[in-house]
Amino acid sequence: MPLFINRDQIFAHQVHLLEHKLRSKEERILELETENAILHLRLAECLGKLRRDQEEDTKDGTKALNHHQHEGSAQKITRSALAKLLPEVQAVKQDLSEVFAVYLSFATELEEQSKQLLEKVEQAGRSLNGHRGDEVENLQAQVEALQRSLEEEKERCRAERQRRKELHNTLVELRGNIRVHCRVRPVLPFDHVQSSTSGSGPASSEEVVSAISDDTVLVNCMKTGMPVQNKIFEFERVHGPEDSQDVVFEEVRPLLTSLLDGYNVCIMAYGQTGSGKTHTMMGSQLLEEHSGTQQETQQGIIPKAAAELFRLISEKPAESHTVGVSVMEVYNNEVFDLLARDEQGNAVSQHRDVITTSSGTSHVPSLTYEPVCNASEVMQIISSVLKLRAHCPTLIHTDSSRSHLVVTLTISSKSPNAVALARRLQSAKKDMQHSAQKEWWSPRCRRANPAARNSSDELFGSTASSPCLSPSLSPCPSPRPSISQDPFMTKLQLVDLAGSECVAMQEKKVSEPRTTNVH
Ligand SMILES: Nc1ncnc2c1ncn2[C@@H]1O[C@H](COP(=O)(O)OP(=O)(O)OP(=O)(O)O)[C@@H](O)[C@H]1O
Repeated sequence: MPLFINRDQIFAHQVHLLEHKLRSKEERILELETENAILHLRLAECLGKLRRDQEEDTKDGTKALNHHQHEGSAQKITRSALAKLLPEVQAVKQDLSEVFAVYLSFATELEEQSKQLLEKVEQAGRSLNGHRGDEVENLQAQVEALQRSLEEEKERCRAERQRRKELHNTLVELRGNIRVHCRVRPVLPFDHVQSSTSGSGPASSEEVVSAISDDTVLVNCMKTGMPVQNKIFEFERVHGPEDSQDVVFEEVRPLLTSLLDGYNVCIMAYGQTGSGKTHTMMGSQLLEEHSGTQQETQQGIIPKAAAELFRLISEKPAESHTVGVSVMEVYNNEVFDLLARDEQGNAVSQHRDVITTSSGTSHVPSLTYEPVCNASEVMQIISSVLKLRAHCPTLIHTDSSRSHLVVTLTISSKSPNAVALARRLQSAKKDMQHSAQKEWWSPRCRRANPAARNSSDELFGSTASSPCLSPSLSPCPSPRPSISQDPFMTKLQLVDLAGSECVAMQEKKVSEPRTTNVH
């Protein structure tokens, strides 16, 4: 580009010089032509005078001769002047034609060069456009290839996600729709007190239950006058005293994914009074030994599950899921709605009827459901009604819960996916087959189960009471499908059962009224 500018400048300068030269020559030609015209005028004047003189000379012979002579001399002068001017005019004309020739050749050359330059510019432009075009085409091709691979990756990701879901749910099914875990809590100060007051059983410092592996517990059965007998029980998972609330929750967490895939889930804690059911389900506020007043909340499965549920929902499209919470209590085979309110709007525990359908499922139709948007709302609601729950001190545990607490989170989804529905149908089919065989428990569960069915069985489906010594976790059987239901609902039931021990044997005062329940 700078090369073109220099050449242009040179050409422009030369043209300017030639134009200047041309103009001065033209001016000179004009001068000479004016001079020539004046001379022609003079000549005409002289010739006129001569004519007049000749006429007079005819009248006067002498005069005519003189005049002729005079005329002759004037003509001579004019001719000689003209003869002088002629070469000059010719020279100027010659110069002018030369200048024109130069100008013409230069103009031709300039035109030629301009043409060439223009061609070059056009060529450069064309090649530049062609280059750009190639580049753009290449880029477009690359973008298209990237878009294609992105689509492929998305598709693969979708397929993988689907596969992961299916595998996850298959895994959950393979592990058993009913699973029993056992948690052995550490020995606590009140165990020593209880042991010394009862006077029977092992020494206070002795552990009677120990987790010998992650699926086996050993129970040291000692009775006065009887030989020591060790019994071994197997579970899907055994948590030792050192296992934290987080470790216990990690075993439960995958069930929440299944919940959003269309499965109903029920987690219940079963065990004797003081074994740690409420601690496992709700959590405890432990007073830290070294920090004086500072309290540390050890969240149990219910708050952690609520948080995980809302975390999973947050990954779904906005407003695709809504959650409602209900809290009910089962006490002496009666169902009470802990979220019910009296006319003044005060929380009261209200008796509710249980309806059992012809298909054998039971539900509580007029149970109060509160819509919730996050885990803290769930926990606020639960904590606000816990005081209504029946409590009564036992020999083992001063704050013993004497009723079953059932917290239900009902998830309503507006975007059921076909796979979830298919799985629900598949599971329902399995359920029907299972119920036809009247075989609800795996042999493993049955082997470990020493107890009779709990009165709450019908409310939670056929999960029955867990056989664990400590809280157990078991998802309820898969739901009965309802294809026409839109939006579809799944339920997470979190149950803290009352102590499984013989009440008459364990309660301080069997006839003592419930301490906090108002009904
Ligand atoms: N794993 C544990 N680690 C530490 N403390 C525990 C653990 N499990 C239970 N506890 C403590 O033991 C006490 C009794 O536990 P919890 O109230 O959970 O028993 P429970 O089985 O619900 O009894 P009940 O059936 O009588 O209501 C509580 O003070 C609780 O903090």
